[in-house]
Amino acid sequence: MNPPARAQKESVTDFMIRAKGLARRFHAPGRRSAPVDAVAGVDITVEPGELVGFLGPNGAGKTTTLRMLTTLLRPTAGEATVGGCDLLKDPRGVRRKIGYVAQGFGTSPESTVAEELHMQGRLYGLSASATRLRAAWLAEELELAGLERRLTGTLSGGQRRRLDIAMGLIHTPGLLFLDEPTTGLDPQGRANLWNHIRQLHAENGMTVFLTTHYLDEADALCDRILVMDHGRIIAEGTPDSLKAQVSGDGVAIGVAPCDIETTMEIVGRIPGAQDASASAGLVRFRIPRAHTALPELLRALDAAEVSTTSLHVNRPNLDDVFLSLTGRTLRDAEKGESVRASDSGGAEKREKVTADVPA
Ligand SMILES: Nc1ncnc2c1ncn2[C@@H]1O[C@H](COP(=O)(O)OP(=O)(O)OP(=O)(O)O)[C@@H](O)[C@H]1O
Repeated sequence: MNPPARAQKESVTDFMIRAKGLARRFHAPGRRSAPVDAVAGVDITVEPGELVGFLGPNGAGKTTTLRMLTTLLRPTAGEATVGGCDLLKDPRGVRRKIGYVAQGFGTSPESTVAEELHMQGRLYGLSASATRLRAAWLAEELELAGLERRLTGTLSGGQRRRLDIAMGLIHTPGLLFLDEPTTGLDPQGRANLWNHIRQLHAENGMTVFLTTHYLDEADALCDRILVMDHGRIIAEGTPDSLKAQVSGDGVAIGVAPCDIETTMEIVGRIPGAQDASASAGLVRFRIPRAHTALPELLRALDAAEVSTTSLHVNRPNLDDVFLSLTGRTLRDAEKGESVRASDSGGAEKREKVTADVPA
């Protein structure tokens, strides 16, 4: 085997997703609007069996990346293989290998659960009996058993999300894409869906690639996280390794307004304390191993006759990671969300990937 052929074979078999320089520029309608680089050249590798989260604020480029990787949107630059198939040369092959659950609900409210699953199975070329078997297994797995005759419009939000996932899995793909799977669900519905995703991943060894702007979701669910902002991947790693990049624990001390200045001075003298700031009667700073540094600080505050009204210590979370990488919190980033320059009328909210959809 010659070296180039071997290199190609390795890249195809070792990775579920391998993207290089993937980019998408939108030319928004309107004579004066500048083009939008929704995805500005990203490299992504995902190995079989990983559960990877794509985390970023609204407008970061997560959905656009997902739509490219699922063949729904043509990249303006870059290349990728997904499920071992070339995204541009073999989009049909990609579609056979993947399941895709878009944002919003992908079902018709007038159809029953059984009809939706049946139609999806047939679209993927499964025989009627194979579809029935698979649908029954998925209904069991995703807590939909007993709901087969219900109109999908009468299902709860969580049930409809689980039906969307069942439809994405009807053809037994090795790779499942989920776009913001728990948006719109209440806390109980979210926790329930997380359990189902974990279970499908653990029991079937399925590779899962999901987008989210919920920090807790990425933290609780994902083996590895890619952090995206302004169309670029700005960090990647396990939740723990990302948090370890943030130097120190966060401390917030409540003091009377007249003591803020003294407290800031004392904090400034504590070795290792950094990023000190004061607002709303709280002095905040970061410090490595807060539990060993705090007794000294409290003694110093006591000696200066500063009485503390509250004390909170937080281990770094993914929002601290985002803050340290971008200088703003994820929530602030979402407030500054850019407006979609051209809206496709919500059509993509109901889009599906099936083996026979034209490229
Ligand atoms: N069809 C389009 N035409 C023009 N601009 C677009 C189009 N689709 C997306 N964009 C822009 O591309 C950028 C990335 O959008 P995208 O939907 O990929 O972000 P996202 O991270 O998925 O956000 P969200 O979490 O809100 O879904 C945004 O600035 C958006 O306005």
